[in-house]
Amino acid sequence: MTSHLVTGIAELVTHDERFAGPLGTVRGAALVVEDGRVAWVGPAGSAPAADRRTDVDGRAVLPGFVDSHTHLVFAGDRADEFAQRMAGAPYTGGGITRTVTATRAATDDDLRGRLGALVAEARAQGTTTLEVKSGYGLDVPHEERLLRLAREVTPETTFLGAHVVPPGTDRSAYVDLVTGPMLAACAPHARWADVFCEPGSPHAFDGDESRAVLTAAASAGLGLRVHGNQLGPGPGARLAVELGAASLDHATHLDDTDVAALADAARHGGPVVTLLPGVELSTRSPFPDARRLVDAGVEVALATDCNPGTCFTTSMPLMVALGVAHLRMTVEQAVRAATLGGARALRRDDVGHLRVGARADLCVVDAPTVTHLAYRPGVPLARTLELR
Ligand SMILES: N=CN[C@@H](CCC(=O)O)C(=O)O
Ligand SMILES: [Zn+2]
Repeated sequence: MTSHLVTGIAELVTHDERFAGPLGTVRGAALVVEDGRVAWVGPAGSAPAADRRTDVDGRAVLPGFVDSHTHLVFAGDRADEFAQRMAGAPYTGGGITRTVTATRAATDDDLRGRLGALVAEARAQGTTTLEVKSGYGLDVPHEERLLRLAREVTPETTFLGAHVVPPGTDRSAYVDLVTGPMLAACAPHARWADVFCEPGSPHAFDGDESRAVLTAAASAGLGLRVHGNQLGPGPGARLAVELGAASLDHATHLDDTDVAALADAARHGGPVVTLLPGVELSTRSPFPDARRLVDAGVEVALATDCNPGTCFTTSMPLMVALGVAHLRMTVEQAVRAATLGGARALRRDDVGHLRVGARADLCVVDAPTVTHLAYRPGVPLARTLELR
């Protein structure tokens, strides 16, 4: 077995409580990787010998980003819709069906090529774990196809047949389809199920419909995630708590009752709240208050939500910068949310940290501290560190 020593790390974020501060930081650090796992981590002066060595020359290193919410399998482009929003049009979810039409018309190879390019783009910016949802098929063969393709790039696949009700379809017949034949076809390719719970949108699902979708998915053995409280107040947060979802995502509009319920659930492993500030950026919506959740004891994740409608970016460093600039997060809170928070949202204990035994997923920053991720927004400082 070959061991690999990484040296010259000016600042190393480990999330290991043996080390300093809220991020378990080691300055002047080294790290040893064996067989794809972290085998040793600590001050460079006490590092053991290894077969190979990579010197990062005074840069910061942190766990690879965990992007726990994306919609990366799609075809088409909705730049026109974005431009209209920037001119004042609201986001309602109606554009989703344009992407469904383009996606259904694409071949497997088209979709595979686009997906691969987006995964490569994310990886080039330091993302090493990605969740990918379906939701642009909305019938049995197309939803199943999108999950099959997503499974080629990640084990973290999410069935989102309940993204919107296809136009011209009876709502209750569609919920029956999603909870029946579509779920049966998709469950073998999915780890998770999700629903766009937004009673204020004519396209999405209300509380009762969402409960039916999630309950059926749980019975089929899938873990649960909820798109909730994005466009306005609603039952998403309370439903995520009630049904033991791993994550409530968006959470742009939470009232005090929602926060209290999430805080109470957090004491026994309740939902992580996954904030998606690229969506607020790209829909001109008010940013949620992450500090309110963190102060209440809720675990927060940051993710991109990369999709052609509300946020077409794969950049986790941008999410860290937005978290700090607009969600009232400290740098440490944003870095944690983009790494450990994302891992917890996916219920993964092998990624999102660099304690001994973790996957050796490393992100290197072309700067001496991880603070530079937020301090120098928009500058491509972060990349995945490949050890050869
Ligand atoms: N809100 C629901 N779904 C996506 C948007 C999808 C789209 O507009 O194409 C989201 O997470 O923002
Ligand atoms: Zn989403």
